[in-house]
Amino acid sequence: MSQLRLFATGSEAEIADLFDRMSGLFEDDGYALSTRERDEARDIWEISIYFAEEDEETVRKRLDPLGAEFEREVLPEIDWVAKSLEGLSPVRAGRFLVHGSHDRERVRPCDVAIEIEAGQAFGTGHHGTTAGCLEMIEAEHKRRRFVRALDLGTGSGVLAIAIRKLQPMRVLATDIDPIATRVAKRNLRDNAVIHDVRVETAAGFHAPCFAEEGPFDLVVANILARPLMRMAPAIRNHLAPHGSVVLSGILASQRWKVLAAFNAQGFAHRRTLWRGEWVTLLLQ
Ligand SMILES: C[S@@+](CC[C@H](N)C(=O)[O-])C[C@H]1O[C@@H](n2cnc3c(N)ncnc32)[C@H](O)[C@@H]1O
Repeated sequence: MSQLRLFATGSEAEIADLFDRMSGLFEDDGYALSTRERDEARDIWEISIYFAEEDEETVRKRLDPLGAEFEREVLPEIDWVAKSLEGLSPVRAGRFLVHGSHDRERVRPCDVAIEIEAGQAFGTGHHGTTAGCLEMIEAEHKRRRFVRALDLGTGSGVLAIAIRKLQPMRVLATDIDPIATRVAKRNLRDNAVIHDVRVETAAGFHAPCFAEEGPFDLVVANILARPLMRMAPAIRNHLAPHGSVVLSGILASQRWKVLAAFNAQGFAHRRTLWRGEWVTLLLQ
């Protein structure tokens, strides 16, 4: 059975609006949505929804009332075996080595090893945003000690595991996606840090766990530029005085917008790490 993509283009504001409305319509059913900037100079953005061919009628019925024009693409067949093997090679970021169970023997005595099986949640260390966060976390840990950390958008739990492995401390790890929180719990257990890490399914900051576990002196959030900008006031409200914030999921071209949103909340920029087209920011 083929996989399909329906996609629409428009200005950043139009696509942001479409994304909000499509998230409401599709997120609970597990359809994947993505947005990307196609042409910065001409303000052309694109939103896509991915699904199996047999769901096309259902998806189109839900999209019709939105009044947007969608183009159709049949996605190429992917060799999933080769693809999944690609995702299994160990990744080094600073002192961290993120690896699967089959690569345990490659861990060196000085490594901080994080064992993650490539699976249904984002965060095997291969993406520039995860690697950037790992590097930034290690650099911050060299500079100061933390007491309570928040990993917002934990995915596989990789960053929560990294933080907890650097020093004993409480960590709250949340994700909007219940599959991610299930995977994160399994990875935290496999890495023997589950007892110090509370995992919750929560969209943004709408759950009591944030007040119960916070304020945090370290917040890491590898999400996307737009939701991060929206959450800037909430991040500030849950941050302890002099706390550090590590942000990623931000394209280099979006860096200044994210900085502006956080500057407006009283944050100062401390450092940027560049990895390919992605940046990781440290704010205080
Ligand atoms: C790019 S992945 C990052 C995973 C992992 N932290 C890493 O660095 O590899 C982003 C994660 O954020 C979650 N997410 C997206 N929007 C969110 C929100 N508003 N609140 C909490 N989690 C969110 C997604 O479900 C996804 O698991």
